[in-house]
Amino acid sequence: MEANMPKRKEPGKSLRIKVISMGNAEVGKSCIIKRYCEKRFVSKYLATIGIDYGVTKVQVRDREIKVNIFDMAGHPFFYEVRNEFYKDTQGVILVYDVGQKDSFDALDAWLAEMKQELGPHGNMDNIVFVVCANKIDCTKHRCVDESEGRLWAESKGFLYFETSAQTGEGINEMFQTFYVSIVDLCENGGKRPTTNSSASFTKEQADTIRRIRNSKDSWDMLGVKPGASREEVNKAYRKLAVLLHPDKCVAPGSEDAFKTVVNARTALLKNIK
Ligand SMILES: Nc1nc2c(ncn2[C@@H]2O[C@H](COP(=O)(O)OP(=O)(O)OP(=O)(O)O)[C@@H](O)[C@H]2O)c(=O)[nH]1
Repeated sequence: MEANMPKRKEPGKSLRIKVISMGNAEVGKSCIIKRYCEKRFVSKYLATIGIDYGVTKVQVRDREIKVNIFDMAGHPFFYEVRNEFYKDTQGVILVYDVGQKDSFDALDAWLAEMKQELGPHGNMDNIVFVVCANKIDCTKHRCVDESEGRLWAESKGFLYFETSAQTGEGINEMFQTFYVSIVDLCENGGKRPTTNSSASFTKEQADTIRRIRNSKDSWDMLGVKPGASREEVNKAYRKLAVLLHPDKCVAPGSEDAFKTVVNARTALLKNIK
């Protein structure tokens, strides 16, 4: 049995699990937990100092689950305090603010910090991760759209939820699915159940969608050099069309990426003799 698995008990008996929150400062980690546990929202920002700890009980199917929640401070200053708490975790709530691109871009660094602290024998495959795209109520400031967040999460086999700690949207669904997945994982001997979505698109498709999204012009979108011939443009287009056609690709954002590629090809061919 893996090191960070809680002791397996008979089905129906109680289970004790540890979950942690991760993500940049001010993305709403504490508020998400408060919204779920205390059904309230605190609008004033009170930075978490190091770690906040709480215990709650939830029911999953016929099991009573005792959840130890460690809410970690996002500020880099608290790294030394945080690094003690990564071990023996069964679930991670990974949060970013949809209005702060930096907090989305930082998700990889959060995973890297956890990996480093777990050490060479640490295994992150037996931990359930849920990504919360938080503050969706702030629609005016949104700069990370759903397909971008979902693509990042699902290509790693993580759960993804759009949440607002302010309105409560998505919070209960997120926690329920999260706890069920952790119990499934514990009952499955520590193997993370594969989500349908993570199994249904490839890394190449996910990377291509991200590349197209970050392209600076039509040449770049098709992955050809500026000044490429009609033949080269058409060849690149055909390859991308096979990879991203909505009938074949269900990765989040594939439909938009496909349309972008069609438009890029049309624009380029207009100007190539
Ligand atoms: N509009 C809106 N504001 C939110 C939401 N969630 C949190 N906030 C606000 O964002 C600020 C930061 O929230 P916290 O929950 O303290 O953030 P945190 O990620 O725990 O921050 P650290 O403890 O510093 O790591 C507070 O002013 C909250 O009121 C949300 O869903 N919508």
